[in-house]
Amino acid sequence: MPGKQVLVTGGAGYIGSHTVVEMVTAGFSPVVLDNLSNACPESLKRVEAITGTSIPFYSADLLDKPALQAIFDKHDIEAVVHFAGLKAVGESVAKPLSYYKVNVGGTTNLLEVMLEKGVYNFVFSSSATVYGEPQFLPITESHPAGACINPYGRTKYVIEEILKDLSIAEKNLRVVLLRYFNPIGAHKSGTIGEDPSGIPNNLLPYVSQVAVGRRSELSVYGSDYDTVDGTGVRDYVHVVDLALGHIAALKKLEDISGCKVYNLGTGTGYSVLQVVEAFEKASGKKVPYKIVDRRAGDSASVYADPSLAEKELGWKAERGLTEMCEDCWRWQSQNPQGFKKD
Ligand SMILES: NC(=O)c1ccc[n+]([C@@H]2O[C@H](COP(=O)([O-])OP(=O)(O)OC[C@H]3O[C@@H](n4cnc5c(N)ncnc54)[C@H](O)[C@@H]3O)[C@@H](O)[C@H]2O)c1
Ligand SMILES: CC(=O)N[C@H]1[C@@H](OP(=O)(O)OP(=O)(O)OC[C@H]2O[C@@H](n3ccc(=O)[nH]c3=O)[C@H](O)[C@@H]2O)O[C@H](CO)[C@H](O)[C@@H]1O
Repeated sequence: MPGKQVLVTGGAGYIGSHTVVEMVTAGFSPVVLDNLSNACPESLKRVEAITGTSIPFYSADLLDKPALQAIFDKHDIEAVVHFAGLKAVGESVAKPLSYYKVNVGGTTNLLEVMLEKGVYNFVFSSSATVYGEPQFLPITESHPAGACINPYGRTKYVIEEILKDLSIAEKNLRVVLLRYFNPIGAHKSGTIGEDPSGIPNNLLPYVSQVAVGRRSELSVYGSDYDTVDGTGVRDYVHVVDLALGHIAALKKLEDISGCKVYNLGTGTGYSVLQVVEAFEKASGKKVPYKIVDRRAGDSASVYADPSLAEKELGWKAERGLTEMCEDCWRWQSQNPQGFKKD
């Protein structure tokens, strides 16, 4: 579908902005919708600088149906890549209604408008969080899903189920659900990257903020897991590889029917201390840390079997942990305060 217009919801955010870059490179014409609740307009300016292309942007909310309808009326949208939503696990426990309203309600609004306007191609940002506590490793797409341990995870699972039901009811609808493992890293230019507001929840943003001097030390959540060194193991995947997974999914939409599910990960797990060591090497900075109690809800090890994506999408993560850390550091060191205050 190259050349065709693709609506990218949440396209100003971390994964969305990287995907917009790769979409332009692949010949698609992205149209971005984002309410900027967790992003800056600066990220899209930088995407425009990287790509040398002007990106149509709508500052609009998923819950604002007339605004969605106006975008579909203005553009000949062929497919939707749906990133927009709330993603902070702790906040989802404190404010579950906001999470159900924005993530689930926002998605049903978007789907209603798509169907009304005759748009039938959909790629959705799901998460390995839908698998809950792993029952076996590596995790394949047939691993049981739904035993989520927080409202954020449940919203992802509920949306997946809605999409499966809808793709049965609407024979024209084609859906690819992408279950991301742990996206990290940044674009090679160092001009776009992850810019969390407040104290980062996730490992890499925290590590890089320690390395750049914004925080004094990392808390390592537990060192008594049954892993290589006792710290938690995850499947970190470069955000540019992840972005390329969306290009593969968009192309796949042309020859599927119904709803397909793919893991996007590397298949390799690294421990917290292995990540810290790799980051220190990549940045040349020390990352002081202290071991603290386990974080509630964390699993010892989570990593993907990504072979289905390779077989059916022709997608495979190419970038290793060293490159992920180097790219993350380039972004963080060039933009110590993220997008806002340079
Ligand atoms: N980053 C991860 O570790 C990870 C892992 C698995 C899945 N995901 C999912 O991938 C998607 C993108 O994640 P990200 O890391 O880029 O997050 P992000 O917060 O950087 O991007 C989400 C974007 O959606 C926008 N948004 C939020 N609510 C909106 C609304 N009501 N209307 C319009 N725009 C809205 C935000 O402003 C933001 O730019 C999310 O759906 C997230 O749940 C992320
Ligand atoms: C509880 C939680 O937020 N879960 C989310 C988080 O899972 P994950 O726990 O997979 O990602 P993460 O980046 O929060 O943690 C990765 C690993 O680092 C450890 N760690 C993390 C931060 C820190 O300051 N110190 C530390 O030791 C953590 O215990 C784990 O072993 O991200 C995923 C996406 O990537 C999903 O969105 C999950 O829902």
